[in-house]
Parts: sequence; structure tokens; C-alpha cells
Amino acid sequence: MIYTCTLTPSLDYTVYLPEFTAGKLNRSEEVYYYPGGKGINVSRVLKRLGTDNVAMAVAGGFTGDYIGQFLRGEGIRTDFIPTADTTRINVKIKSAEETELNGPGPELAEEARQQLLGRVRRMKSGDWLVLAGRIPGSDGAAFAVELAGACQSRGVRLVVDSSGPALKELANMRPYLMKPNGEELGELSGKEIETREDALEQARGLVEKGVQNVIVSLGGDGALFVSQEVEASAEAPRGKVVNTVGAGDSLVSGFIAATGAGATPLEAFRRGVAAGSATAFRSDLCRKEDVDALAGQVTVTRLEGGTER
Ligand SMILES: Nc1ncnc2c1ncn2[C@@H]1O[C@H](COP(=O)(O)OP(=O)(O)OP(=O)(O)O)[C@@H](O)[C@H]1O
Ligand SMILES: O=P(O)(O)OC[C@@]1(O)O[C@H](CO)[C@@H](O)[C@@H]1O
Repeated sequence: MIYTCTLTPSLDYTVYLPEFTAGKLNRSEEVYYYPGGKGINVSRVLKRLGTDNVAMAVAGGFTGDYIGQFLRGEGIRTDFIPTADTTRINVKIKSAEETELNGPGPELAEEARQQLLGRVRRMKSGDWLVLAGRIPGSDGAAFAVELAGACQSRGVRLVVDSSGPALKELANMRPYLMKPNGEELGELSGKEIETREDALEQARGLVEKGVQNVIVSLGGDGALFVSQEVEASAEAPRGKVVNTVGAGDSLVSGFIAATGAGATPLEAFRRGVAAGSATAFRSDLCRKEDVDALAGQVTVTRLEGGTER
């Protein structure tokens, strides 16, 4: 089974308006209330791609209830750990530019941590844990390492799509997949990523540390894939960008869904990039038909030369 784990979910209040002026009253006529948080987005896209999964999250208050109901309404199994704190609302403003305002998310209570660890310790060899989004708390990195250790000892494939101090620690835990974007890769390596070559070099460094597969997402510039066996670069398809929130999560979902269905790493990479772009081209997350339609437009180039299509 694939489990996603979102320690800081969110309700994504998504507002479209032709112009946004800071410091003024701005009125919008088009708003959406999406369940959010990276793991939750991964669960939603996996389900749309036909891959069953369980969404684990620490959630509370009316926003937490809303997220749970929304997911169950889409046929996704939820296993939420309740918290007394109201789940944050993240504001996504879509005008000429995309502006995001993410709340901090509450600290994780010790009881919630123990419940999560208990769940991971009950997972089976071959299961997946997608640990995605911010890991809260000053000792969040230590907790993330405990979760990763529990995965290692059970033979659970760990996928990491996070940011902040935990990211560095998790890179030492031999995860199956890490999906930093350029900024997160810069945080990880302590070096600013300015070019594709910089990104490739730092991704190789992660593989040398034991990360099994690294995908660096580069927004409209596509993505890079690095493992011990193969390196590749993908160009993202062109299209009208509507909302890029969750594009990276969709990439992760496309890769996992295809890998689970037996695709080669580069085919899974192509499906991932297609899913990321398919999400960027619509308001909500991508649907399977969007991914199928875009997959043929993603050019994946093996870096030793030769193009896999
Ligand atoms: N402007 C765009 N045009 C085409 N495809 C895009 C665009 N932005 C993102 N994508 C697709 O989505 C993938 C992931 O995007 P990005 O690097 O922005 O992820 P991210 O920063 O992790 O996003 P998020 O945290 O919002 O999920 C890219 O590799 C690409 O395939
Ligand atoms: O604050 P975090 O956990 O880093 O990111 C949270 C978030 O921006 O990420 C998702 C998109 O990837 C959104 O649904 C959500 O609002």
C-alpha cells in the first residue's frame, strides 16, 4: 500500500483576480477551497491516476474536518490523527503573478508523533511512505529521521518531498526518492542552483550519499532525473499556466504511480513530468486524461546521449 503523510496539511484558499495590489482592497469573483499540503496532493493525484493509497495527516478544527471529508468524497482512504489545533489556511493568489501565503502549522504533540511512528511500524515490506511538506517543530528533523529509520527497518520505500533542516537529515537515510525543486536543492547543498549543470552536480551528490532516485523539478524548465544507473533531463511541455500549486506533488505522484505499474525509471519520470505540467495547466490538480495527453509531448533525454521517447 502507498501511504502519504502530511504533518502540516492546509486548506488552500485559491483566489483568482486580474490584478493584485498589495496594501489595497482587492476583490475576487473566483475562489476555490482545495484540500492542500504536499502529501494530500500526492494522495489526490495518485487516486486520479488509478492508484489506491491512504492519506495520513495530522489535522484538526473545521479545516481539518473539511479536508478529511473532501478526500473521502474523492474515494481516498484517510487515516488522520486528530489535533486540537485548527489546520492552517494557505492563501494562493493568482493574478499576473502567483503569490502564496502559507501558515506555520502547529507543533506536533508527542502523542501524535507516537501514533504516527506506530503506524509506520505496522507497515509491511514493499509499502511506500510519502513524507511530504513542512516538518514542524524545532526538533522536526530528529522526528523525521525516526520515521525514516522505521521505514528502513520495515523495508518501506520512503519518498521525501520536504524542505528545511529535515531535508538534509533525510538525505542520509537512503530514501527511495527525493524530489527537491531548485530552491530546496540549494538549501540541501548550501549552494545556489543557477544552472542545470549546478542542479545535476548536486543531485549526483545526493545519489552518492545513498538516495536511490533524485528528481530535481525546475518549474517550466522541466526536471532532471539522477540514479546510480541512469541520468536524464526532461523538457516540460508548453501550455497556458493556470495554477502551479501542487505541480511538484503531481510529478511525484506520476512517478510513483508509473513505477508501481512496472514502468522503467525513465518512463516513470516522463509520466511524472507530464503530471506536473498537467497540474500547472489547470486550476485543480491534474486528471489521468490530462497526463495521458501530455506524456507524449515530454522529451526525455538520456544524459549520456540518445533520446528516449
Ligand atoms: N510553467 C510551467 N510550464 C510547464 N510545466 C510546469 C510549469 N511549472 C511547473 N511545471 C511542471 O511541474 C513540475 C514541477 O514543478 P515545480 O518545479 O514548480 O514543483 P514545486 O516547486 O515542487 O511545486 P509545488 O511545491 O507547488 O508542488 C515541473 O517539473 C514541470 O513538469
Ligand atoms: O508549507 P509547506 O508544507 O511547505 O507547503 C504547503 C503547500 O504550499 O504545498 C502544497 C503544494 O505543493 C500546497 O497544497 C500547500 O499549500
